Amino acid sequence: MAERIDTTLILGLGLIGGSLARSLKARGFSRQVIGYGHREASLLRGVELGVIDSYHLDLDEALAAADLIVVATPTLVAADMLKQILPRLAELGRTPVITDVASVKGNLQQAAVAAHGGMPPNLVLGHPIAGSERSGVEASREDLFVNHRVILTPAPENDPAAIALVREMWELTGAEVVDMAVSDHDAVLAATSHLPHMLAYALVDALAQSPMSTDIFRFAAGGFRDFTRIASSDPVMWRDIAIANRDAVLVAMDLFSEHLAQLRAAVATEDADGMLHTFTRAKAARDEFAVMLEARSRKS
Ligand SMILES: NC(=O)C1=CN([C@@H]2O[C@H](COP(=O)(O)OP(=O)(O)OC[C@H]3O[C@@H](n4cnc5c(N)ncnc54)[C@H](O)[C@@H]3O)[C@@H](O)[C@H]2O)C=CC1
Ligand SMILES: O=C(O)C(=O)Cc1ccc(O)cc1
Repeated sequence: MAERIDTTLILGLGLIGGSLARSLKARGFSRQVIGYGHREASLLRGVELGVIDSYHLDLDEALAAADLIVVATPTLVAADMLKQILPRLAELGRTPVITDVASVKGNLQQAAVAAHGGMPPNLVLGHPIAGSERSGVEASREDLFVNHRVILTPAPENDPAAIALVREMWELTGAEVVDMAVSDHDAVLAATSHLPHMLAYALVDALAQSPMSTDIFRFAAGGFRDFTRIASSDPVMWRDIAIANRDAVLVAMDLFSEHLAQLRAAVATEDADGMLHTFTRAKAARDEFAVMLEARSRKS
């Protein structure tokens, strides 16, 4: 297949940037995939592992070479990155397509509007709903996005050709691309992704502080392991997400707190019917979700 573009630039070569680079290289999306980052060791490792073809430590050199830029740093760094690169590209007289992978979209939209005076036509924000509790280029995988969803939040100002390029890039990785409004994205992800991470961190931290923590962890069963896997995720990444999506995360945490308080009251008053009602309704919803997951994994 002919390459779609000449050069893809990944800014931030970690789990997601590295996985995207691997996938695009394997599928011949561009002639070359290059990296830029603040830690030369990760970029060198990326070249050694065949994740990228080469890298730049100078941002202007990297920007001058790119036809497509993918910002793949932690969420708050990504907002700073957009504020840096939009004026620098304007100075260089270049308009490559720009996209990102960050877990929150509202702060990036705001950063872009602040830097450019409106949404730049060549910037299409995106978010792959795929990943893990691991970080870094060593954890990157070529098949990470296969049969996973990628949400794009196109803006009315976007150039249709920019949207098409970003969509094609993700489809080539094996992902299913869906469009969403920025505010819907941030509310939905606050509920399904950001809240569970807050709960997992809070649960593990609460138990780790307990005087019985050694026994608690020694005798923990599979349920504890399943519930808490994501508490091994990168603390910087999740601090950034909680700050960037503060309002929606608070809404989700408050909703959960109300439900937990209701359940607490049912336990305290031995309200057997109340507990059974909650558990039965939750089990039905979880079982339905499991069927959806099963159908998706059969596609792969
Ligand atoms: N880990 C996951 O499962 C998922 C993460 N995301 C989002 O993707 C983005 C990247 O996450 P991961 O790949 O997991 O993180 P990571 O920690 O594996 O990679 C981040 C990369 O950004 C680089 N970086 C950090 N600060 C930088 C700076 N100031 N300048 C240049 N490079 C810098 C790091 O050196 C690293 O290579 C985050 O915004 C995250 O919210 C999205 C979907 C899933
Ligand atoms: O490890 C897991 O199960 C995840 O939930 C990974 C993940 C983390 C952040 C995202 O924005 C999307 C997916």
